[in-house]
Amino acid sequence: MSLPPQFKAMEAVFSYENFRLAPKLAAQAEAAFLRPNPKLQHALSNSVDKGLPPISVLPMAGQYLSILTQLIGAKSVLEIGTLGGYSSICFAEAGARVTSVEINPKHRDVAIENVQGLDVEVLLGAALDVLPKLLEEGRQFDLVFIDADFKDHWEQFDMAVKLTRPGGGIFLDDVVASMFKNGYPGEGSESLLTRIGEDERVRATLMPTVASHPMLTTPVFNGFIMAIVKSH
Ligand SMILES: C[S@@+](CC[C@H](N)C(=O)[O-])C[C@H]1O[C@@H](n2cnc3c(N)ncnc32)[C@H](O)[C@@H]1O
Repeated sequence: MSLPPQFKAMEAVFSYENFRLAPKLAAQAEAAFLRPNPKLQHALSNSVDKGLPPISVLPMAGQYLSILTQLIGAKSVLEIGTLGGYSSICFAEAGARVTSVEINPKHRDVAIENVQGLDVEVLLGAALDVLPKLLEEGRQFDLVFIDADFKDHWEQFDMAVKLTRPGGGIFLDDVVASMFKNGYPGEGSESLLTRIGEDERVRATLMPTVASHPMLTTPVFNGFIMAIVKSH
């Protein structure tokens, strides 16, 4: 199909080839936007030293979470998936009290070392065991960040809705990656997108991302869902 002249000029702008440049662009943005942060740098190096996998949010994503926390004035954040506490630090340094849930005792221990001095509590256990207890206690959060295993995404999202105050937000990470885990789900089939789309308790959007991960040779097509809770 030939493009009209005004789109022709944009071909270079939207070329697929540009995706290959995502790692370079990400490096440029990191150099431009990020300031030295001793707490985050220590969390990363201590996590490597203690043998944790390098799967914390990327620095630019951490900065995004920090900005989001400040934008919505979140004073309480529930995080599912602590690892070494990198994203917990991003939320806490942005002014929120963080409750983070982690299934792996070793990760929990390293996280506790890394978040020292910040308002972060790390609860040990599987999310679907711990979250009902928080609900029983009547806990409510301004923001919930889901960043654990893919397989329970829907169940974790459902619990997150109940634990978020009306008007608060839910950030569900790695949605695109999880959808492609077993191949393209295909149009018309039930998926996390259709389930959340039919959920009258929330209004949601999918934000696709192209990022580069230092451990992977190709740019990563991923994306997150951001939802606002209307009611429970
Ligand atoms: C991607 S990492 C989290 C990264 C962290 N949010 C950060 O950016 O620094 C996922 C973590 O979730 C934990 N996890 C996996 N399944 C879980 C579950 N069902 N409940 C709680 N934590 C879980 C893993 O042990 C791992 O530490």
